[in-house]
Parts: sequence; C-alpha cells; structure tokens
Amino acid sequence: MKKINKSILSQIIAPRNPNSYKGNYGKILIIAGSLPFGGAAIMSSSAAVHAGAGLVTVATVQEKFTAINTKIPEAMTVDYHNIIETSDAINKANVIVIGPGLGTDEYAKSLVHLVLDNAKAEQTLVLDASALTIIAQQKLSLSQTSANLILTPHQGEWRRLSGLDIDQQTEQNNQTAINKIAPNALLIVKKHHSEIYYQDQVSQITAGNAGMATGGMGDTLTGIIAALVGQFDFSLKTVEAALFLHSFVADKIFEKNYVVLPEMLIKNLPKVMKKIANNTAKG
Ligand SMILES: NC(=O)C1=CN([C@@H]2O[C@H](COP(=O)(O)OP(=O)(O)OC[C@H]3O[C@@H](n4cnc5c(N)ncnc54)[C@H](OP(=O)(O)O)[C@@H]3O)[C@@H](O)[C@H]2O)[C@@H](O)CC1
Ligand SMILES: Nc1ncnc2c1ncn2[C@@H]1O[C@H](COP(=O)(O)OP(=O)(O)O)[C@@H](O)[C@H]1O
Ligand SMILES: [Mg+2]
Repeated sequence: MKKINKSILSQIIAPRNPNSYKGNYGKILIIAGSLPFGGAAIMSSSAAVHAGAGLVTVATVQEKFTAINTKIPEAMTVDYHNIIETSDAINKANVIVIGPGLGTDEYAKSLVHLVLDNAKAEQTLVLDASALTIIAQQKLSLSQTSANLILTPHQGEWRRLSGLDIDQQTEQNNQTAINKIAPNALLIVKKHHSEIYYQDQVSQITAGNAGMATGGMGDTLTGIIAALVGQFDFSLKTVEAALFLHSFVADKIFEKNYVVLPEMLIKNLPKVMKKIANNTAKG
C-alpha cells in the first residue's frame, strides 16, 4: 500500500493567481444538518470556507439558518425543503457534499435520491455519514451517477455499506467491495491512518492522531475535500492532499493539546495552507 506523506501537500496547494476571483475557487454545495445535528453542517461548511472554497452554500433546515449565518457569515443558505431552490443549487455547484448530520428520515432519503439522480459528469459528489447509511439501508445503486464520486465512510459506515466486519476490512476485501459497490468511485475508509481506494490504487496517510477522535472530525474532512476539489479539480492526488492536510493540521495541534476539536483544526487551515503554498512557490 502506497504511503501518502507531506510531499503531497505542495504537489497540490499552490499560491493563488493574483487575477483570480471567488468564482475560480469552486462553488460548493453542502447538503447537511437536521434538527438534532446542526453542528455537522456548520463544521463541514466552515472547513470548506477556511480551506479556500470560493463560494459555499449550505442546504439545510430553516431552523438552523441563524446559527449558520452567525457562525459562518461567508456561507449562503438554502432551505432543503424547497425542492426548486435545492435543485437549482445542485445544478450550479461544482462540488456537492451530502450527508453530514442529515439524518435518515424519509425526507433525507429523498434528498439523497435527488442528488444521485441529478449530479452531472463535470461535478464531484462527496457522500458521507447519513447519506452512506441511507445508500446502505436502501441498497441504492451508485452506477448511474456520472459525477466523480467520493465516499468517506468511517469503519462503522463502511461495515454497513460493504457488509465487512471491521476485522475483515483488509486491503483486498475493501478493494473487492468498492469494485462491486461503485467501481469508479474514490473510497476513503476513515480510521487511524485512513486508506484511499481508487481504480485499483490503494494509498494510506501517515498522519493523524487519537486527539481527532471527537464528534465532527469527519464532517470537517468533507469540507476540506470539497474545498480542495473546488480549487484544484478532482483527482486522486487532490483528495490525497485533502485527507493528509486534515490530519497534518490535527497533528500540529495535538503536539500541544490533549484533544483536537474541529474548530481548532478549521481555524488553523488558512495559515498552514499559506505556508505550504509559499513552499510550493519556492519549488
Ligand atoms: N455535532 C453534530 O452535528 C454531529 C453530527 N454527526 C452526525 O451524526 C450522524 C450519525 O453519525 P455517527 O457516525 O455518529 O453514527 P453512525 O452512523 O450510527 O455510526 C456509528 C456506528 O458505527 C460504529 N463504528 C465502528 N467504527 C466506527 C468508527 N471508526 N467511527 C465511528 N463509528 C464507528 C459505532 O460503533 P459503537 O461506537 O456503537 O461501538 C456505531 O455502531 C451522521 O449524520 C453524522 O454526520 C456526527 O458527525 C457527530 C457530530
Ligand atoms: N485515533 C485516530 N487516529 C487518526 N485519525 C482519527 C482517529 N480517530 C478519528 N480520526 C479521524 O477523525 C475523523 C472521524 O470521522 P467521523 O467518524 O466521520 O466523525 P464525525 O462523523 O463525528 O464527524 C476521520 O477522518 C478519522 O480518520
Ligand atoms: Mg462522520
């Protein structure tokens, strides 16, 4: 299994073109949150904004608008119960995240169907958390979706999707399972030293720590992935860089802190990315 190390960061994260504008850095739509899980939408969208996404829209329940607008004024909001506005937002996005804190009720299921039916080839779709649980429960096929697919299950979600118990989640078994579920998808199995499976290539990050074992850390990862794909386009390397960046920043925080909270990680993203971009520029 190939190891992903720090060098991936400067292969992707580059200084910004002086003549650029927000439209150059990705239009991200995050379909997330529900009454009990408002924080997931906040962490995902805040991570996307801090990792450099040009425009971020959160589709969620109206009751959470004030919290989102207060915490992340940069993000726009859409009521995901308004199908016309949600469909319009899906059409306009370059990258769509669905699942963090969405819950698994009938309405959440209909949103997963809406996205899978409407995502287009030039878009990237990040499926996480509740969306993965719905896909597993309903045995939804991912094969008609022409978008670039990124699946980000933790080991419990991967067990639901693949049927593999955690002790059976070996490289070979994971590869066979993803080839059956969605052969073109990029799969991240999140754990200590998370693994990426993509078109017969398998890689693993060498960063990450137990301080990250806190609710919302995966929601944060979805925002970072969306932001990097929005800025640097979809590729295996872009996703490897996003996955590594998440744990790399967490490791720096863990040197001096007992736990790594999503908010701490998110706040550090612009500074760490600037350092990486400066190094990239120096060659
Ligand atoms: N602040 C918010 O708004 C937050 C909202 N959140 C939202 O909550 C929703 C539910 O998501 P979820 O991940 O909490 O629960 P679920 O899908 O039932 O999976 C747990 C099951 O899997 C098992 N398990 C095995 N290995 C595991 C592993 N490595 N990591 C984790 N679990 C592992 C585990 O085993 P157990 O711990 O019981 O032994 C259990 O059986 C989802 O929408 C999410 O986005 C969260 O993001 C938190 C912050
Ligand atoms: N012990 C650990 N070592 C390294 N990374 C960890 C550890 N525990 C959790 N993480 C990382 O934190 C994230 C947790 O994701 P997830 O379980 O989906 O969180 P949530 O749904 O609460 O946001 C993953 O990226 C995972 O790799
Ligand atoms: Mg999660």
